[in-house]
Amino acid sequence: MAEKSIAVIGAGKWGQALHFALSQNQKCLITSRTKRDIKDFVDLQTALDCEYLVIAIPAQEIREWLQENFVFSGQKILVAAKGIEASTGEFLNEIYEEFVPSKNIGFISGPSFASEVIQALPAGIVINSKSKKLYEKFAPMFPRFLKTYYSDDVVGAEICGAYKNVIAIASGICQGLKLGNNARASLISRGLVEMQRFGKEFGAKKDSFLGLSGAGDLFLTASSELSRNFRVGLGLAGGKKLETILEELGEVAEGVKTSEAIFKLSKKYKIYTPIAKEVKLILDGKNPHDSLKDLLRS
Ligand SMILES: NC(=O)c1ccc[n+]([C@@H]2O[C@H](COP(=O)([O-])OP(=O)(O)OC[C@H]3O[C@@H](n4cnc5c(N)ncnc54)[C@H](O)[C@@H]3O)[C@@H](O)[C@H]2O)c1
Ligand SMILES: O=P(O)(O)OC[C@H](O)CO
Repeated sequence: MAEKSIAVIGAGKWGQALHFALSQNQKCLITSRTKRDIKDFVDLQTALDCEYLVIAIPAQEIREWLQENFVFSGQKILVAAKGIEASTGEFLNEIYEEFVPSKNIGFISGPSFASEVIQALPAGIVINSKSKKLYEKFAPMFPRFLKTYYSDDVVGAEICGAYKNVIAIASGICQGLKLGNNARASLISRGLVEMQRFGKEFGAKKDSFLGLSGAGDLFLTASSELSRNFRVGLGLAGGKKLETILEELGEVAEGVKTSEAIFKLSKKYKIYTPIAKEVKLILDGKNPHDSLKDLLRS
């Protein structure tokens, strides 16, 4: 293993932005399943041989990727994805724990549009890990324009990052239906309460929902057309088919599959999650106006 070397795995929007950020203080490699003509691009094995890895592969694809490509040999890893696996309802930390010991892994959360990070605009992010030592190793690798905070609330951060994508879809629908600013503020704040209620069931800490990982990322994503999830909502409100919306987007919108996972988990553990439920039903074809009536009634 090449000591102190770092690589980003996954060269989508977020992988490329993180590669840019991590290249400010040291050399950083990047790899992807298809060869890309970008600086520092290497083959997968060269990346896997690095001591530090940042994995930016979407939540629905990561289990298969790990099974096919990953052998743990002491690497220290940051997970950059935000989502819950729809087929199983498992959180990313549960998927990764089969492959990596918890002291070697952390999860990035907080408000961070790739398109702004890649312009070196300032933001605060959280590195969530059971190991503070891991945080201390990664933190100096980030550039000054990204202020890093530490939290040990891995499950809380994960739920914040995944759930806010679903509320962002709802908020995009709200905007697309022209329901007004009052409605959107009501939706986002009730969304935050709902996320926290859901998180409590899995041992998440309340503070995570009030900080960068929760409120910070939710307010960002649920109020900007820079968000892919928000744009999915706009498309749904405009009567477009989900297939068409995703095709036009051409990038991942994790909230789509995460809404299925939340729906399943809420049923299993009897958690009251009305907004996520309506998002799932709209994605399945329910008329958003009927969802609005049902939300106002429930
Ligand atoms: N874009 C952002 O602003 C942002 C910010 C924070 C977190 N995230 C999260 O980061 C993750 C990735 O988002 P993105 O913006 O890079 O999406 P993207 O659609 O731009 O890129 C996804 C990348 O994943 C790769 N990929 C997909 N399936 C794969 C597989 N089976 N094996 C290997 N690679 C595969 C694709 O080749 C692509 O490079 C998502 O979970 C997203 O929620 C994104
Ligand atoms: O574009 P979105 O909706 O995937 O959101 C990107 C990030 O998660 C914002 O922090």
